[in-house]
Amino acid sequence: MSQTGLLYPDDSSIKHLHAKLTKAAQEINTPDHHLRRLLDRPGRFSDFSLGIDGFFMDFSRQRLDENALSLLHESQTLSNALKKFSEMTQGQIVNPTENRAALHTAARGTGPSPLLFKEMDVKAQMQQVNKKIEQFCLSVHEGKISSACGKPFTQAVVIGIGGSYLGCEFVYQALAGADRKMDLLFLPNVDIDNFARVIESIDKESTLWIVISKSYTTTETMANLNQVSTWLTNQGISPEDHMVTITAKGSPGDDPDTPVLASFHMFDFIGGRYSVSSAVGGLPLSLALGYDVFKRFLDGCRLMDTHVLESPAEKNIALTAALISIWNTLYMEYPAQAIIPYASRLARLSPHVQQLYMESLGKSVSPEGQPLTRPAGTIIFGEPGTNAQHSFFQLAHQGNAFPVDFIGIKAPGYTGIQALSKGVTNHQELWANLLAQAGALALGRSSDDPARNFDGNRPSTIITIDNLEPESVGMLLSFYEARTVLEGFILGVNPFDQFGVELGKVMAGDIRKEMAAKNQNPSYMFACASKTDNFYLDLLFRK
Ligand SMILES: O=P(O)(O)OC[C@H]1O[C@H](O)[C@H](O)[C@@H](O)[C@@H]1O
Repeated sequence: MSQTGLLYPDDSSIKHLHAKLTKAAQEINTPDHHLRRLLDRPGRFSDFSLGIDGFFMDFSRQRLDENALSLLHESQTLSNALKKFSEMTQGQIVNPTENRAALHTAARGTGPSPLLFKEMDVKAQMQQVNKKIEQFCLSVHEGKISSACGKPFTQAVVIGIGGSYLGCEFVYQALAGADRKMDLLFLPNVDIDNFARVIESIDKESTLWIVISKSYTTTETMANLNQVSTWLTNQGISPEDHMVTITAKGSPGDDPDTPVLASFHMFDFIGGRYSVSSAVGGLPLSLALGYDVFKRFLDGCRLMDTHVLESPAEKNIALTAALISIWNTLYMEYPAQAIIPYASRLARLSPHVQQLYMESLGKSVSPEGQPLTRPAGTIIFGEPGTNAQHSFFQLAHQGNAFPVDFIGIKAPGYTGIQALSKGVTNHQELWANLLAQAGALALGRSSDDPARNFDGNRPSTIITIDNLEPESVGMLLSFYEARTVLEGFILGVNPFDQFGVELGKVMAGDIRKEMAAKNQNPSYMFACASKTDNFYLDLLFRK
């Protein structure tokens, strides 16, 4: 596989392209290219929007012209990003630092059949896991598998963090309109108050605990597992009668001698942040909403995967979004990107994409370890509209500018009575605001009063999906996954490793040892390498 990317220092064609893109950005920064002018150009909307059934992306308000866009497409050609994406779906090693494939797409049936990897038929294995999930959930819903206290399971709590939690929480909230078979709660944080809030909200006798950890070594998850087990035992409930696990084959949790109600496998070729379409999302979502709903979500993911795989570059929605992201970060030098869904059910989309994007692309070296010309990635943040407008949009309009993805839903989930306020329904009001925000950011408005002046020229994209049905949510999830991966390939970073999270874990281990020594011997004097750490430990332990 060719190894080159926009942030590679020593490739002459890339250097040449980089110079042309820099020049294109200088041109876009001239008054002639204010968004007011760009939006007035004939054909702007049709030339700068793309759609497939159920998914539409309007990037006419991005600060791009045809020249910049076609140069950006050259970066895709030079890096072979679409080819690499296709190779990824076929099981090639696209994560060289860990010598792994990245086959999250196979979890929803994308890619060739059979899909052989290390002599294993990946899709067949995943189908087996899904079959097991389907049967287990059916047995729970029918009461054939019930709690040790003789009650049906009516609630489930996910114990997991990062990729073993965020995607699942996003999809669960997004699909909140589906008939609920069980309630789902989440225990990601090692903060004991997270545990306290969970146990206040559950009936312990009818609660199933789902431990999700690929490594089964993540400290927070193991501490929470220990906390929950101790609490259950204290309440006279055997933890193993109320627990299931989702973990990688061969992990410390994949131990037949440690009894649990059931265990399900995730695979080492699916990274945590890409794992919601595997058992990681499959089991909790199927328990909560039914396996059929999860399957429809997978269908939506596959629709978008297929679009990315089969569309020509110029029509490719995820690729175009990746190119725009690169443009805004590297050439327009915006410090962050916001994701603002005008749908409260999509409230957890930004935190999910935050991990997906920042953990995948926050890198300083190429997959071969060469330093990049500059660190990759940007900051992703967001809140649902209109809430966001009433909190941080002041900065968006008059402060340090950042590009925004506005997400609009054609039909809301709620279909009951809809009152009219100022002549419109709440959903219409939501849309009025979405459109107004995108317009105001782009066009601005001049005023003689400098405090009331809006320069405009602030970029945004509008993405629309038809509804909040499982297929639409699947498409949205897979769109952001593909956008992230393609951006990584074009930049020339490995979007599948995350060594940057390790150092803090190691240092926490050293501090933990000091605390444990003090717990064992109250007269122990802290001996951290850092005086500051000693100060805080004294503070924490002082009576
Ligand atoms: O599933 P686990 O092994 O418990 O990992 C949970 C999470 O922890 C890490 O520190 C990583 O940064 C994440 O990528 C991962 O999803």
